[in-house]
Amino acid sequence: MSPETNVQKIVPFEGSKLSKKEQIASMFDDIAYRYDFLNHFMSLGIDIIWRKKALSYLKSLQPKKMLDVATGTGDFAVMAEKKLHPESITGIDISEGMLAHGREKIKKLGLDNKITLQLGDSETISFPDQTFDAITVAFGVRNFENLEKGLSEMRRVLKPGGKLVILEFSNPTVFPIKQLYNSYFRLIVPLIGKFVAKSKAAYSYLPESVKAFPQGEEMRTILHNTGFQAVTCKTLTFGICSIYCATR
Ligand SMILES: C[S@@+](CC[C@H](N)C(=O)[O-])C[C@H]1O[C@@H](n2cnc3c(N)ncnc32)[C@H](O)[C@@H]1O
Repeated sequence: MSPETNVQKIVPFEGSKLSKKEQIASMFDDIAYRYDFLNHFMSLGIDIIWRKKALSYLKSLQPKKMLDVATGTGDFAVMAEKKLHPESITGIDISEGMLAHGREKIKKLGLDNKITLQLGDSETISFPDQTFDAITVAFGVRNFENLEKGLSEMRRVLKPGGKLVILEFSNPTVFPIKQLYNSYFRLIVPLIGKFVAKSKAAYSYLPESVKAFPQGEEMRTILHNTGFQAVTCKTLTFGICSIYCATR
């Protein structure tokens, strides 16, 4: 079984009759109210450093029109606005609950004239071909029902020469980080999820999906096969996270 097929089989609610996409949307609707807090708490704030590093890959491009796919509560879109100052950023996501929290946050920050969050699926993006200068996805691609469909849709709406930046968890391979990380991710994270977000399923799904998700060379090959060029992969913090950068 290929890694892509493998990760497609990992779902939050084993035995549910809902599709993976429906389960994912419902899971994120449920945890939306705690998502931002848990994100920074569980990563000890390191995700902010990872996000900054990922956006630095777009600095020289100076994108004017940006799309943030699987935007969730809009954290990456907000940081992109601050760091890159594009003319506009559109964030799309399949979870209305996550988007509602994001819209509130963006309004409070006075960024609602720059950032628009709307319901949208990465696998059927509702924008014409070659619309965006840059596309970002943070911790989103791992959740797609069909990874390759999502990637080719992103390529379709990118302008020629436009860049895609993906930030995603990966599995560290070095002793003792691998062992420490596995214990933390498999034992502690689901417990925190259970008590703080009242969802053990969401935070058990997290380590399982990370384990099954293609990474490094494998992910580079998938991006390449989807038609992207100049695909690079940079691992961060002992391989806990990876940044993939690709050009249309
Ligand atoms: C872990 S959250 C990441 C949110 C945000 N990007 C961040 O950095 O915090 C993953 C998000 O992916 C969204 N998602 C999953 N599959 C999607 C799809 N096919 N299209 C759009 N969004 C999707 C989920 O609804 C969820 O909000």
